[in-house]
Amino acid sequence: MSENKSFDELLLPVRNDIDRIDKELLKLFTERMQCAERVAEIKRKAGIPVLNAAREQVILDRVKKEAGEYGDSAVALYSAIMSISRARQHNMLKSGGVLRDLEQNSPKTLKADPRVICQGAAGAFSHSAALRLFPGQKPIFLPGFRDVFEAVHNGAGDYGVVPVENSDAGSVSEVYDLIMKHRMFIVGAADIPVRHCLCRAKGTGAVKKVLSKHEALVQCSAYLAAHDIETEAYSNTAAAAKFIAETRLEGVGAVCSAQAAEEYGLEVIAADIQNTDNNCTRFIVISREAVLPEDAEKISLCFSLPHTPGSLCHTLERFALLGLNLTKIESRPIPERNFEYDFYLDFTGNVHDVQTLALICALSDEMPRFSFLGNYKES
Ligand SMILES: C=C(O[C@@H]1C=C(C(=O)O)C=C[C@H]1O)C(=O)O
Repeated sequence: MSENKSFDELLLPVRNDIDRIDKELLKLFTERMQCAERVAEIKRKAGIPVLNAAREQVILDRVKKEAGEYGDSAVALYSAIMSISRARQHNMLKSGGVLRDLEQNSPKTLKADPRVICQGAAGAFSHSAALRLFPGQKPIFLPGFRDVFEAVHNGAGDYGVVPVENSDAGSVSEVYDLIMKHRMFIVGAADIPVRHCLCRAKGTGAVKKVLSKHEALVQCSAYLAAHDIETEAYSNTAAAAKFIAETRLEGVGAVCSAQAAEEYGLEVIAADIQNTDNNCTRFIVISREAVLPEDAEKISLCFSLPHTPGSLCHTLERFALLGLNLTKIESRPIPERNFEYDFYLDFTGNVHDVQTLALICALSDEMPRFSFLGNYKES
C-alpha cells in the first residue's frame, strides 16, 4: 500500500473503470435485446421457432475462442444472455399456446363427489391417502397401479390416488412411467406417515417369511434382516394381509398397516418395524383433465434435454432467475432410447403467475420432449 493512500482511495479509479465499462455493457446489452426483438418479429412472420441451437453454438464457439483465458466464463455469460434473449422472444410470440389455453380454460376446483380409484385393498396406505384427500368418499380398489391408470384413463374413475415417493425407499418408478404413458395430470398430493406392523393369522406359528409390497419390505429391511425373516414381494401391503388371513399359511406373515391388520383380523406381532421413525410416503392424485386452482402451490413438469454441455444447468438457472424453488428432480430412462432420459421436476409456483407461465411456455417450446404435469395443492 502506498504511504498515504487508503484502500478506498486505491480502489476508486479501478471502480470508476468498472462503472464506465458496466455502463457500456448495459447499453450494448439493451441494443442486443432490441436485436432479439427484431429477430422475434421476423420469426413471427416466418412462423419459425425461437430456439436456434446451431446459431447459438456458433456464437459460443466464437466467444470461447476470442476470450482466451476467460473462454469458459465467456461461454457461461453468453449462454445466460442468449437464454434471456430467447425468454424475451417467447414472451413476444406468446409461445406455448396449448399451455396458455390450459391455464385459461381448466377448471379451478376438483369434481364434487368423485369416483376415486386406489391400488390394493381396504386398509392400504393408499386408502389412508384417499381418505385424507377425499374425505367421506369410498374408494374403489383395483389390483395394480396399471389398473388404476387404465380406469382413470378410460373414464371408469374420476381420480386415482397412487404413491410416487417414500422418504426411505425413494421413488415408485412404475408410477412415474405410467404418468407419462397415459399422459395424466397431477391434481393433488398428500404426504402420509407410514408405520408398518409385522402380522400373522391368529393361531399360526412363528413367522419365517413375510409377504408385502416391495417398497414396504425395503422400508422394514433392518428389522426383517435382524430377525432372519425371508421376504417375498406382493402386490400391496393390505392385499398381502388379506391373503395371509384367508390362507392361514403356517410360518407366513405380512408387513402392513395397523388398519390393515385390524381390517383382516390379524395378530400384530411387532409394531413400528420401519427403518426410520419419520417414514412417510407421498401420494398424488391423477386425473385425465388438468385442474388448476388459483392457490395451487406445486408445479410438476417432465422434459428431456438436448445432449449438450450445461443443458440441465442452464435450464435450472432459469428457475433460479425467477426465484422458483425446486423441490425435486428425478431422471427416468426413456423407453426404447438407450441412455436418454426424461427429467421430472417439482417446484413451488403457480401457473396463473405471468412470469412462471412464460417460463413453462418457453421451456415447452424449446425442449425436445416436454409435458406439463400439473399445478396442485398439497395436503
Ligand atoms: C436471436 C436469435 O434467437 C435465439 C437467440 C439467440 C441469441 O440471443 O443470439 C440465438 C439463437 C436463437 O436461439 C436468433 O435466432 O438469431
